[in-house]
Amino acid sequence: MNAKISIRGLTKTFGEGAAAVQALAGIDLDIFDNEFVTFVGASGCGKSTLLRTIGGLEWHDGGELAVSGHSVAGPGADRAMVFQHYSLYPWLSVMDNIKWCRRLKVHTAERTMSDVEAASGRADALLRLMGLAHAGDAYPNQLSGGMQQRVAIARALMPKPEILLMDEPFGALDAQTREVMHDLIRHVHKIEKTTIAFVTHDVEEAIYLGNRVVLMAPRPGRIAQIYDVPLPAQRDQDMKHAPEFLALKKEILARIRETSGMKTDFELLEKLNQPTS
Ligand SMILES: Nc1ncnc2c1ncn2[C@@H]1O[C@H](COP(=O)(O)OP(=O)(O)OP(=O)(O)O)[C@@H](O)[C@H]1O
Repeated sequence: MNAKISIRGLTKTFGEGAAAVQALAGIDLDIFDNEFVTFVGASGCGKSTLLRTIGGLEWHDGGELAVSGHSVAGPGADRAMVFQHYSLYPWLSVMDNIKWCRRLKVHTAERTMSDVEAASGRADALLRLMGLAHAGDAYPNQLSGGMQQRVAIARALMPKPEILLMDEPFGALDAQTREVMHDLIRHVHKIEKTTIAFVTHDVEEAIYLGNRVVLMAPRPGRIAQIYDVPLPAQRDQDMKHAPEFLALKKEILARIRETSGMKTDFELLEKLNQPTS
C-alpha cells in the first residue's frame, strides 16, 4: 500500500552554532489513506514542527517528505490545518467564514455559477455536520469556544482537503466540550474519509481518537515508539475505562516521563540530596 504521507529521514534544525536546536532528527513514518494518527510527547519534542512541515509551513533541511507521492514544496489545497486558536474572521458570519476560501477560489479561478452553488451546498452540509445549522448567521464573538472551533474545522474541510493537520485543536476547551469534540471529529473522519494527523498533550485524547499513537521524544526531536490502538473503529466514551485503554495510557505516560528528561533530573536531584557518610 502506498503511503498518503511518506516521511524518510526527515531533519529540521532551528538556529545555528551553540544556539542550534534539532527539532527533528531522522523521522521515518508512513501515514496511510484515511488513517487517524495522533502525536504525543514531552514539550519541545517536535510535534508541531513535524505537523507544520507536513503542512508546508516549515521547510525541512534533510530527508524526504512526500504527500500522495509528490515531494512537498509548500502549502497546498490537499492539506488543511486547524490550530488551537480558532482564527476566524470576526467581521464575517459563520457561513461566510466557512465559505471564505471557496469564494476566493471561485473569484480567482473564474469558476461558473454552478461552482458557487455547489460551494453553498457544501457549506450547508458542513454546518449541519458540525451541529451548527442554526448558527450560520451568527458572528464568531457570539459563539462559545467549542462552537468557534467547530466553525474552524468546517472552514478547513470546505475545500475537501485529503489531509487534515490538527495542532492541539481542543487544547483551549473545557473537558466536557472536548469529549463532544472527540466524538464529532471521529464522525467527521468517518464521513469525510480525510486522513488526519493530530497533535496533542493529552494522552487520553490521543488514544481515544487515534488508530495509531506516535510517541515523540525531545533533544533531539524523534519518534520513540508507535502504538497501535486496540479499540474498534466505532468508539464510545465508556471505552476510556476499558482495561486495554488504561494500560496503554499508563504505558505511554510512563514513556513520556522517561523520555522528557524529568525522571533523570529527578534521580540526579535525589543523588545530590543523599546525606554524605
Ligand atoms: N521558530 C522557531 N525558532 C527556533 N526554535 C524553534 C522554533 N520552533 C520550534 N523551535 C524549537 O524546536 C523544538 C521543537 O518545537 P515544537 O514546537 O515543534 O515542539 P512541540 O513538541 O510541539 O512542543 P510543545 O508540546 O511544547 O508545543 C523546541 O525546542 C522549540 O523550542
